[in-house]
Amino acid sequence: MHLVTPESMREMDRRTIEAIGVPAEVLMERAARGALDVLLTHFRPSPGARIGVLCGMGNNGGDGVALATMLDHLGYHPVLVLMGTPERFGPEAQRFHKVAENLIGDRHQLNGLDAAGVRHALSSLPPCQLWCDALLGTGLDRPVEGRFASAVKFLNEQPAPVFALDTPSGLDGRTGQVLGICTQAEVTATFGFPKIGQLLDPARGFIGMLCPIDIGIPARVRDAVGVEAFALDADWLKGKIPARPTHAHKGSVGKVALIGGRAPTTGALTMAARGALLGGAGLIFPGTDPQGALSARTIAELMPRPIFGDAGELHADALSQLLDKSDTLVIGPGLGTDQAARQALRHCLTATPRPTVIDADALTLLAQNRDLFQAACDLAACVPVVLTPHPGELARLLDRSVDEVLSDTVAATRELLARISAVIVHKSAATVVAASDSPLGLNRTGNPGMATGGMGDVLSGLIAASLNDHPDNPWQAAAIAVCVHGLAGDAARKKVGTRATTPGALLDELGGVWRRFEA
Ligand SMILES: NC(=O)C1=CN([C@@H]2O[C@H](COP(=O)(O)OP(=O)(O)OC[C@H]3O[C@@H](n4cnc5c(N)ncnc54)[C@H](O)[C@@H]3O)[C@@H](O)[C@H]2O)[C@H](O)CC1
Ligand SMILES: [K+]
Repeated sequence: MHLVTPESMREMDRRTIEAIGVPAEVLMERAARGALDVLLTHFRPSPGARIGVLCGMGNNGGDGVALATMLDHLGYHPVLVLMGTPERFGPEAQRFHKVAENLIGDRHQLNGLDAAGVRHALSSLPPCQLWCDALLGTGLDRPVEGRFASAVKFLNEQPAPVFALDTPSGLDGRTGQVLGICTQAEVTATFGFPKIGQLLDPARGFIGMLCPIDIGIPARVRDAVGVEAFALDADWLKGKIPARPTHAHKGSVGKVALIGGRAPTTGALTMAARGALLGGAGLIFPGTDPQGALSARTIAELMPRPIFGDAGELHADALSQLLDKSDTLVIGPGLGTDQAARQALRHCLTATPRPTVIDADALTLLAQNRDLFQAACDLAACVPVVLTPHPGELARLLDRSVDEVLSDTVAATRELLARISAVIVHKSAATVVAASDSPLGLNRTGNPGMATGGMGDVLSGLIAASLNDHPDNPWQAAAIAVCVHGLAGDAARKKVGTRATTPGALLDELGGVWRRFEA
């Protein structure tokens, strides 16, 4: 699924009309017809049902007017409400409104009314079985206040469900933030391509089911304007898991070293190592302290090496030997942030370069130590490096507040990308995967059951294994791992429920996910 910013969508719309010659009202009609199909399939209104259509005065409102005429044609009872006078519509919307004037008796105009007046007028209407929100679309350019806020509140207070045209009114399609107030939709029919923000939070909570409508934007227009992102989901994953060569052996499919797991957070590294193991790596060497090694030994396939002593000190020679054995490195889960941890990270970043996943405590150390961050930048200049921050870690790396990071997750991810030429996996309920030479990946797999400690550790191991499978495309390696991780989480939730979706339950489902997608 291609994803775009509202600006790009508007540009594609403009070029389709001006350069290709598709009349604007044809696009509007396709949008409305697509929305009609979604409405009928999803809501199954009863014959003759009253269906409210609340329209702003831009083209989103025009889509609403066109939809109302189609509902009338099918024998339903549209209740068409305009926020202003039809003269304020653009030419296409005016044309559909002329038709509506001749067909639809139940028409209302709220021009000249303040917020209280809008509320009173809407509350006086007899109840509808369904409300269509055609107030504001991609033209949203300021917070929703006053009379529009009143209209949004009215929709949100109705017992009837809300069907959003293009987007719930009030959502910023670029960032996914609510500007002022926003309608709570059960279903959203989005026109052209889904907007990036629609896959992010908090937008996802307002959109309900997202149904993209093909309005006939030609591929050449799409490619000339450019899509900014892809949704990472089962469709995207198809065909991307390569077959393993018949002559594969344990030394040829990835030797992964993992550094961390020091007492008392020994389990973190074992989780990461299990991720690497079930991600398909051939040999797995956790480098840890004596207690961490005990934890790792609970999994027979792992080969832990003590690289820290009983007093927590780093044994640099042991670390060097471990690195020499490995193709790929994960550093951070359960590493700690003390002096020995710093030494270990510096050692790893300045040793012979190998693809490296930097996670958890190692990210905190990068944020605290300018020289270590510089070493990571130098490493990233010669081999694939993947950074996997959650919003708190990203905030530390950018020296910003977590709220600032959350207010525009994509921009924050890109800000880090401008400082280090790595793959950034910004982990959240809607994980963003970014690299400077690739589009964004926005993950659509996974579920709230995955809000459990250890999930991120499993992911870092999976990414390391995936880097061995896709050595020339680290963005794709990381995106595949993120997508597979979420699919396994979804399979786990199906089996054990949301609350029991532990990292262990997720790991148990990885096999099923690979079986579905492996070539
Ligand atoms: N994607 C496509 O190719 C197509 C999209 N269509 C629909 O058109 C809208 C975008 O239309 P546009 O006229 O540009 O914008 P809006 O309808 O969203 O609204 C513009 C209108 O609203 C005012 N406004 C902006 N913010 C606010 C606010 N917070 N409060 C009040 N008023 C606000 C602004 O000043 C303008 O006057 C797109 O979403 C699709 O639904 C086409 O129909 C088909 C092709
Ligand atoms: K809308």
